[in-house]
Amino acid sequence: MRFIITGGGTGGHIYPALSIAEGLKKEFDNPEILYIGTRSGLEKEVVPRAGYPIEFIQASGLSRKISFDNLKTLLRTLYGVGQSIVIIKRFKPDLVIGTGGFVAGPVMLAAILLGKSTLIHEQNAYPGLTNRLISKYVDHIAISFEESKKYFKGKKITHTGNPIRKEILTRTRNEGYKNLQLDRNKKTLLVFGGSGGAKSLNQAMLDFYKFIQKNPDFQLIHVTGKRDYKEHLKEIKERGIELSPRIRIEEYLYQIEDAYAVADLIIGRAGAITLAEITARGIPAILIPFPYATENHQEHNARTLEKKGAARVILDHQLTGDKLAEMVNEIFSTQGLIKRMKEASLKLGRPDAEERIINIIKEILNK
Ligand SMILES: CC(=O)N[C@H]1[C@@H](OP(=O)(O)OP(=O)(O)OC[C@H]2O[C@@H](n3ccc(=O)[nH]c3=O)[C@H](O)[C@@H]2O)O[C@H](CO)[C@@H](O)[C@@H]1O
Repeated sequence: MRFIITGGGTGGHIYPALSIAEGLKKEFDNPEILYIGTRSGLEKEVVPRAGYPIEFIQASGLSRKISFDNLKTLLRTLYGVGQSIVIIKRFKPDLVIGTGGFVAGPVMLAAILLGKSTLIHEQNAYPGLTNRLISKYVDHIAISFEESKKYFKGKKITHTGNPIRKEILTRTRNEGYKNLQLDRNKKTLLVFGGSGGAKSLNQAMLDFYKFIQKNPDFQLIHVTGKRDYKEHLKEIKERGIELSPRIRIEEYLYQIEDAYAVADLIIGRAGAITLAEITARGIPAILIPFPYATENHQEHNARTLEKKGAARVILDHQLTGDKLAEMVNEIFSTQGLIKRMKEASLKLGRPDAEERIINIIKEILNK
């Protein structure tokens, strides 16, 4: 069987695509899988590292206002459709799978024009623009929240949940400590702002480090994101912040499964895939939703966990290092709270999403 997979820009679109690719490898004998992305997206690095061949096309996102840039985007998209047609005709896939992000638009359009079987996966309660635009013409839509059904009227829609990379589910605490060389007798905090990092979270961390310095039974992994890493290190230096070996600052974690395996608490944004991963492993969290996500969907995501007692929420404009320190302190010092949050988080997890998506794929291919 031959599959083309596309989806990108940010990790929230790429990682579900890679989980589906893993599922295909388990289900089919030596499937041929080709990824299509853009050179400007994170997929350029992440996909080859995961061992899949990738080809690049031209694509870029529409801005919300009418502008000359949008005309350029339109022309680039048309060019991208042409490039995708050439790739699809050459590769001859049995199925084309899209997980959203602007690169998925031209590829899926080309697949539809060539009469190929198509499947899209939507990660959020409020669907992204690409998936909304092409949903009318694809064979099947896999969704992760019941609420998103209403945006995809009259289609074959299945609620599957968000698929998660298998390493995230299977990495053991022992392996995590060993791979990261961390102290197994300390409480570990993992801080990251989605796949791109979060500026406001990084700023708050500059004040939060002192909490770790004062509390020797804690250790911290803080992932700044690639965009802010250098600037963040510069700011630490300028402010004269003394870092201890219990504070590890990273640009990006390609093996985030190690950090998940040892994390006692996560502090981060509330992107859909991050939350699917956190709940699949049952890790308590403090969530700071990105306030500018379409339809404020990150707050919606975060509140779902908060309502069930799996997470606490701090709104971005209320975020400070002191507020975080206060909350972390409360979570760890309240008798039994961490355990209750863990259990609540695990109950929300849906580790079988990948399997559900593979079942849809088998159904489409058997038609
Ligand atoms: C700002 C914005 O609009 N963000 C959107 C974007 O978020 P974003 O791209 O941040 O995606 P998510 O939070 O859903 O997922 C982040 C992914 O990156 C991985 N990761 C992150 C850091 C790291 O160092 N290593 C690593 O592997 C995580 O394990 C996870 O798999 O897509 C999500 C899914 O469509 C949406 O819900 C988010 O609202």
